Amino acid sequence: MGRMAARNHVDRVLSVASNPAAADRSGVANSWRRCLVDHKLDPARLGPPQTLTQSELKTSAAAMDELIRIAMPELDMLHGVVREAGYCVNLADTAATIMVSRLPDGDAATTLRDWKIYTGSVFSEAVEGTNGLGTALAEERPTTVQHHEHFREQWAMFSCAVAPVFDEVGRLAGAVNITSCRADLDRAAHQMALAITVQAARRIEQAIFRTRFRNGWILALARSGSGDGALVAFDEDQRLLGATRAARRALDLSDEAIASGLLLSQALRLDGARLDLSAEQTRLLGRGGVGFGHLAAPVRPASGLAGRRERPGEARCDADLLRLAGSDPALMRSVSRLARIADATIPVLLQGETGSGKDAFARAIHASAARAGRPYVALNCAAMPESLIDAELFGYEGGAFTGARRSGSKGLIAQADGGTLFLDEIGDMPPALQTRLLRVLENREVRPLGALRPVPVDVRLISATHRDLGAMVADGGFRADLYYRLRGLQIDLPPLRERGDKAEVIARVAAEEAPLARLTAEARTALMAYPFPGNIRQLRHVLRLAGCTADGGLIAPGDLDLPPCAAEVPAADFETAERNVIADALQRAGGHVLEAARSLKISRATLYRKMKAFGIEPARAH
Ligand SMILES: Nc1ncnc2c1ncn2[C@@H]1O[C@H](COP(=O)(O)OP(=O)(O)OP(=O)(O)O)[C@@H](O)[C@H]1O
Repeated sequence: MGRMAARNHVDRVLSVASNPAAADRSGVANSWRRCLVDHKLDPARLGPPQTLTQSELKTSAAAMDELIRIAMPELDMLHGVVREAGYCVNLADTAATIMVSRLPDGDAATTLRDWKIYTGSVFSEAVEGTNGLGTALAEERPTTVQHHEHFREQWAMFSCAVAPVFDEVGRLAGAVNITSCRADLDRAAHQMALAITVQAARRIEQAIFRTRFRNGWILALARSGSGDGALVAFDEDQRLLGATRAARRALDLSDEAIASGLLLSQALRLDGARLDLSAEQTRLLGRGGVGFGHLAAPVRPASGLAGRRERPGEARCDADLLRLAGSDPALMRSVSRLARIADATIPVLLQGETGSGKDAFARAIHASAARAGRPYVALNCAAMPESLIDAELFGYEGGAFTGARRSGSKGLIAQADGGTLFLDEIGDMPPALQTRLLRVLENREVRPLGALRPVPVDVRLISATHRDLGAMVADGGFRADLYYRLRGLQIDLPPLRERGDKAEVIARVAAEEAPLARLTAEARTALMAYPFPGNIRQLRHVLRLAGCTADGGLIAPGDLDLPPCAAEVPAADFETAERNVIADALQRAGGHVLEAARSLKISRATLYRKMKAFGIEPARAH
């Protein structure tokens, strides 16, 4: 942005923010005012966002460990949908610190990385001014902040769409963010991207709720007037145990009411005095526009489940590799080649889509080698800023840079000495570090930052990527010499949908994730037909949830949370997701176009245009 334009932006922010009348009218004006009056921020200030130190980041991540685990499949799916449109995907904690980062394809990734929109950066409104994450968390509602709506003019290149995530008691737990750096980003398209993000956040909330109340009955309220995600949990006596934020709103439930053990019949107008627990679907009357609800039975606490996926003992190591390969012919061949070189230090490159088992394979390779008793050290190159990867990997001497620990740091490569170093998402390794890594592999020694002498190391490197590294090499995005060094042996992990043993994998994962339930033939068919963009991770997640909600120990197709967008197309894409969001909004609005447009925050004309483009009939659906 030119200096004139920047000046204009700052003048406009100051004039709107200092005008209390303007602040009543729009969310952005309100936020600008908070930034100016409450946080005393300067819209002209330049500079990168604050980033947490490695140990601060670890503490923050530990605090939301379960949320990260539950959210991961949804984040991966959202990433699959929006990455081609140039959006990154993030999960942030309530302090607006990014905890999970998934970058898009192409140049956008570089821009986002340059601006530190990644794990460890802090985007709270009180520090960064009006921005998607900070403002959505401050206002606790889905928010878009586009271009010049940012408080600080330096962020004007970006557009964010953010949906807060609420936990099982309706408290703010974090937020899902997507950010694009496209200058020509269309406002309506961005609103649709917000709707897709909100859906992902809702699914995360439902998964949190179902996990926390897995021993209770769960009733999902449809047509609650507050969008989906309205769930209540109750016990055998039909007394309330909990309610999601959407359900609290729809039914006007307070913390006290829930804590007092309110009867379901007092919270909802049921057809009779008690809910018929034998029916899958139930009619509900009255309050909050609730029309009907879906019922899910409790999962009886399963004994002997804890730790069933613990690391296997050394005796079972080779069995582990064989189990992962299953009976897929190509994988079986790869494993037998691996077995022949298991004890060598030859590097292995694992290539495969997200959730296809790269991490699991890397661990199994380590465990099957003579190095099994030595350290296994892993680093995800995509989840970390360049400066941190550098210090983490290569280590540094005490006092090597401002903020460095006095005692220095050994670095992960040296920590893995004698063992295995696993570098995940190697395709995201910045070019300068590619060069340093190559030197380590060639010379078998590492020189920590600030150190005078290199230290000899003996590590086996296993690297993994979901990208086509060969194509990146051809485009100049990855060093050719490093690429050839990394792929002493390359193993391609097929996506689940292409595995020759898909049926067996489904049966095995079902036995592990839902040991007390059985798949109906229809559910099995639905799983076989589904393309699983999130691969085995998604399969695990779907079956774990289904195991929690299955009625009478039988998993029916209705228990499988298979997002419809992906079911009909081979790969999830933005257009399909957009079409689904529109169809969903229209259905929830009973076919009323104006109401649906309002809920999507786009104009009626835009909605009509999109309906026409997608071939959705404007007729009222009753
Ligand atoms: N062959 C397999 N059989 C059963 N479970 C598997 C298999 N491969 C992977 N899994 C499970 O699937 C989940 C995802 O695997 P993993 O984390 O290894 O995938 P990934 O390819 O490293 O994903 P990402 O690229 O997103 O990091 C894990 O829970 C893992 O245990």
